Amino acid sequence: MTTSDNVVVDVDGVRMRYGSVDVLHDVSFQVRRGEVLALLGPNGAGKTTTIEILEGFRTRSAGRATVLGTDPAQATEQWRARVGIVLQSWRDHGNWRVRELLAHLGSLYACYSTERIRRPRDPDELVAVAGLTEFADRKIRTLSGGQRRRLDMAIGIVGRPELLFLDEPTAGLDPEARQVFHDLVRRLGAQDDTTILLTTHDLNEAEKLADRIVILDGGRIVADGTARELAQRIAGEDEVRWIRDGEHFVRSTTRSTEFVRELLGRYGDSVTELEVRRASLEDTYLALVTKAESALPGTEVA
Ligand SMILES: Nc1ncnc2c1ncn2[C@@H]1O[C@H](COP(=O)(O)OP(=O)(O)OP(=O)(O)O)[C@@H](O)[C@H]1O
Repeated sequence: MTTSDNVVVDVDGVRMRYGSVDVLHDVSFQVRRGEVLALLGPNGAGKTTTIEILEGFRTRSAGRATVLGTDPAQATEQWRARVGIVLQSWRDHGNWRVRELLAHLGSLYACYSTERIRRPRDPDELVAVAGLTEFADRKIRTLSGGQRRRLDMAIGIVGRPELLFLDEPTAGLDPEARQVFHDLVRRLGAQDDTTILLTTHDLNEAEKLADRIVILDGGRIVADGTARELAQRIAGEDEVRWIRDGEHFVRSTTRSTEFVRELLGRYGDSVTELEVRRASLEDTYLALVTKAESALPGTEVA
């Protein structure tokens, strides 16, 4: 398999204009097979617009986009069957029962089954992985918001998609449902080689799940890399905290390993507690977004 076979999403110089306003400027990035990519950015940054262009729901104003080898603006039913989309809260079919709806929607994918990818998923297996077993026979209109979100996820993967789009998938989920969702995303990536593109405002979630992170701000990509690479890019300072002879100390440093070595060499036994806190994705994100915003025209400090 060549490198280009491994590129599932290829975005090059995409621009989106509403009226006379550009909300995406020259956006370029790639997502490789089996990769989980998190798209981060403040409100209005252009995350949903980007995802909807790639889903084939919006037509870009300029630039090139290829998804699973096809321009999403010219998507066919065959292409749609290979893509999973998790929509925000399924509202239709309120009188249907959970397993019954999954079996019905799954049956629509049967004709797209291939030797390599068996479609659809078994509804019982699906209710189990989505944490819905105890609700399998419940009518959809009786589900809580969080239970509906799990159903949305199950609907998104019923056709065993090669590429899955998740737009703020855990908004409104309780910690347990969030955990079920995180386990599911990891399993999809690891076992099924599913490529996943997700947006989130939860930086812990992005750090936990994503192989790579792309940060959008004001319609421009301001960072693209692993969480560790992004942290290194801003040369974040680590924070070292320690207690010596009952007194608390804090120091910020970019050379925490050398600092700790010297500290212990000098004070040895009298240091009773020691903690090194690396720059988190949240620190990195805020630094990058603040930097990008201060560079925008009209925001220079005189
Ligand atoms: N149909 C539209 N017509 C005009 N402007 C639009 C339209 N849809 C989105 N926009 C604008 O495009 C920009 C990007 O919106 P988008 O929904 O992609 O942001 P987002 O990063 O997903 O934000 P959020 O985190 O708030 O969901 C915003 O300024 C928004 O107001």
